[in-house]
Amino acid sequence: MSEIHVIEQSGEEPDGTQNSLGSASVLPFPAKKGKTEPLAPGEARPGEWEAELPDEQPDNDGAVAEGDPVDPPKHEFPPSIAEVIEAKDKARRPVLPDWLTSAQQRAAIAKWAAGHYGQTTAYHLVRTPVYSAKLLAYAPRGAVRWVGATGRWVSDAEGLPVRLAAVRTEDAGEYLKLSRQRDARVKLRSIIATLASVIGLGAALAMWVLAPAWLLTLALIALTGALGWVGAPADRPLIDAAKVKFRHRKLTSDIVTRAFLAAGLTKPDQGIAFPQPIRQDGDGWRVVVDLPYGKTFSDAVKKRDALASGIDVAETQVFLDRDTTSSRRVSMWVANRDPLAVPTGRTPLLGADRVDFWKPFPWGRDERGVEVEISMLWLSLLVGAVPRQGKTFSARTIALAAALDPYVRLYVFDGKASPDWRKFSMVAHRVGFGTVPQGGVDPVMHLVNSLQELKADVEDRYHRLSELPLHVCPEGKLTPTISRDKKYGMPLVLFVVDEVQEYLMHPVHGKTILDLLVFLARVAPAVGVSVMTATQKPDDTACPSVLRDQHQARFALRVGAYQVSETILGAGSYGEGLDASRLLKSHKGVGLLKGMSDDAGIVRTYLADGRDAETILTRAQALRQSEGTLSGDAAGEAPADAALATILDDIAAVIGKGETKIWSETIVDRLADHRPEVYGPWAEMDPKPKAEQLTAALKPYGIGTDQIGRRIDGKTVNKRGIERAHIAKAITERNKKRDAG
Ligand SMILES: Nc1ncnc2c1ncn2[C@@H]1O[C@H](COP(=O)(O)OP(=O)(O)OP(=O)(O)O)[C@@H](O)[C@H]1O
Repeated sequence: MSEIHVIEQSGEEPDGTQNSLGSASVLPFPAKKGKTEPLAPGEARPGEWEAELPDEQPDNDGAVAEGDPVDPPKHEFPPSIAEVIEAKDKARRPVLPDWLTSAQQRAAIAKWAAGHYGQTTAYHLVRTPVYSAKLLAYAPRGAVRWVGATGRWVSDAEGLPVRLAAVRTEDAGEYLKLSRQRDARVKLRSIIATLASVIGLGAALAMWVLAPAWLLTLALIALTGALGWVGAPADRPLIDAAKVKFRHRKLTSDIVTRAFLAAGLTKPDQGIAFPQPIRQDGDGWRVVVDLPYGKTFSDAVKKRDALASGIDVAETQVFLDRDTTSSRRVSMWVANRDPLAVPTGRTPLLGADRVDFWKPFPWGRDERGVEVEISMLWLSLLVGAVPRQGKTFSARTIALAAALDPYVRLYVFDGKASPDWRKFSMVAHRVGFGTVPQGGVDPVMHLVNSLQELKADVEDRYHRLSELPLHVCPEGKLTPTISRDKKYGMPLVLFVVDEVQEYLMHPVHGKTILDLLVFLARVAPAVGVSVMTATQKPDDTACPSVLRDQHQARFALRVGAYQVSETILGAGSYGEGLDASRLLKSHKGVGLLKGMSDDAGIVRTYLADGRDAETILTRAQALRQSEGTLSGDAAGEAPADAALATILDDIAAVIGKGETKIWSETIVDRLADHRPEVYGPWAEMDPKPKAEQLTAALKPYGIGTDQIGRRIDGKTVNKRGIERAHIAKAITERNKKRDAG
């Protein structure tokens, strides 16, 4: 235990205070300036005390002198068995290299080999005519060379220099021996050459007369090829080297150290440590580095460009991952080529008969080609990017997966009315395109109604789930069984709003839509209703932070600046190494995913183009028809009556007991008090649009302009006022319709 005790303030140094690290004594606080009265022994002034650490004081002899080692002794306690085992476990190297044991690595290598050798073969195949022409041109010279070489062989030309040397030294004995050997050799070789010529000529004649044309052609090609090969000049190779060299580089510790030095992350006298050997990882290299003390992963993230330059690769080839064991440890993957520009291919959904939306489904691949599976359960997702980067396509692949689960209810609204989402009307419970009314349907009003419908449903789900018997709903949460049982009416829901800013900036309904979306994104995921919004304008005006912040998961494709990336991915994402502004234009469908799981990272989404989407949606529609789950707009059912009806019910609720007629202005104001989240914005409108708003909302119920008492700017437009009787009649009719439906 530490002990604090009072010491006497005296003019002398307390014992052991000089370099007294051993006793860890703390000097008394300096006394106040001015004259100090001497103290009686045992007395102390307030605040003048000394803390001693630790309890057990080594005697003064044990005090640490300058230069003494201060590290604790290395093996003070024997390590436990568990520690030894853990250390050994960490140090053990795998028996087989990664690429042999991991199917993904094997696939990456096989892919590389197929690509490399395929390309080399294609390169030479394309150049076959050039090679043929060269062989033909060199063939005559080849023939001459061949005849000459044969002549030299028969005449034993290789022995000539030795014989000439014997002549020069006038060694008669040696010369005679060599001459005899030469005569015997020439005789034998002449016989062989004559025989070979006779047989060769005979075979050639027989072939000329008897062989089929193809065999003759083949033989001629082979002969010309062989002669051409022999006749080719030695300094100019007949076959070009395939000039398709990939810039593969072996990453060595020297290169890595150079890069970290160049990036200013270490100094020559500090260096960096390599806690693990550099190894090949997929189509690249994995290197783990310990920075000098005091440098952090965030420092390395800021220097990514410089690191890439130090390794001499493009910045898109360098990926930094945080290592949870130490903030100075950086795990770096250096790709052999820009992996984000390599398309991932078509979505596997094309080959899927159906999807279980309760389970993760494949959405794309990461930078190393490892498949990324995502789940939309219990969360909302925000997708953001500049136009034409794949925002819609990536969001649509998720909606397509949902479509292939017949028990998922889809709501699809697209603020831009692009063709991308149109085919979802085959399966979606509610759909709306753009903001302009068409065919008697106002998509904005339809969105508001759908949101209100869903809001009521979500509130209801909370009640119903808590009331379900324990054996059905043991944890008070939605389960796959409950969600698929039609009697509970609580299917999983995916609410998609693409180009959400178009709706949020709507002059009349923008605020209502915002409030409802905020509610759903915040509250609904817990009862199986997920919201997915996509926008090209994630700024505060177009897509306020009050909505953005409700999304637990974020996906940012390429954006213009790191600030925008932070806006989409959330504050602090840049410091974690997530910066979507670094993505290139060529990185279509590639984005940074955060919040879907504990890990954040890159996803190269699978591609589903318009035709693929139609194929999948046709299958999804058939699936829903056979399961009897096609509903709402897709089934041709009337629009969200229940939600529209709330206006009738709400008006009925705000008409006082004794009132029979009431001005529209008054109604709107009362409605705003009654349900501010829905009617608040109406009340803030100018008198004219305020009156029009109510008129438009009541029109579907057969309540015409002449039945609505309007007073605009104090001037009465219609004297009758809105009548309780009209509202009551409309409600009766609505109920009749609903019961019949
Ligand atoms: N995963 C992908 N793989 C390859 N190409 C893709 C991928 N996703 C999208 N693209 C390409 O990018 C183009 C733009 O995609 P998309 O329409 O989704 O962009 P957007 O960001 O929604 O654009 P806008 O805001 O203009 O609607 C597509 O036409 C497609 O060719």
